[in-house]
Amino acid sequence: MHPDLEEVLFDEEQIKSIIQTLADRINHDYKDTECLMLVGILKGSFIFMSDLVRKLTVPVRLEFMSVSSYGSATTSSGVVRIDLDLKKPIDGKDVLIVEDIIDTGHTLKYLLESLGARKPKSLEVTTLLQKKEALKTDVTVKYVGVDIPLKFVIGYGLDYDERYRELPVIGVLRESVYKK
Ligand SMILES: Oc1ncnc2cn[nH]c12
Ligand SMILES: [Mg+2]
Repeated sequence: MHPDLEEVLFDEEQIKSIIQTLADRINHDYKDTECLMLVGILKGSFIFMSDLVRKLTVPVRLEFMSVSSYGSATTSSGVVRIDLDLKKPIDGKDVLIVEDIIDTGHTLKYLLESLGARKPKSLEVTTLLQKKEALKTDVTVKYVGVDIPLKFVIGYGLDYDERYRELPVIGVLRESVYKK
């Protein structure tokens, strides 16, 4: 186990199972879609999106966005800026935002307002992880992989200060790493 991990919450097999359950639901719900546009929110969603999309049986298009949310490295304040926007219109499309983790929900609320204004046929969200008790907004996420406790997690795309994204598991970061 990585020395900066306090505990592993989900190992590779558990992550695979969570993703398959999400894919089964999405495949069922979008079975009649002409094309499902997945919008991955970089950087954190890149591994989740890669594994999820390969379990989908519906026609998909892959797009990416990047946003900056302002606050400390372990919390977000709610101020959001779009750094990388979609290159193509989404009007009339079935759109599914793909996130790694929903914490306060500020970033997601901003994304839903921004993409919702572009008149998609449908707009839903899937997130691998959600910290239900941390939610500070009224966003609803239709496809949640798993709810987690109020701990700072890393791995499988999730970072602290751009580190640990490469870890194959999802675990809790030792406080000693960020409370020096
Ligand atoms: O626990 C967490 N780990 C990594 N990134 C984020 C963002 N919000 N919450 C996080
Ligand atoms: Mg994210």
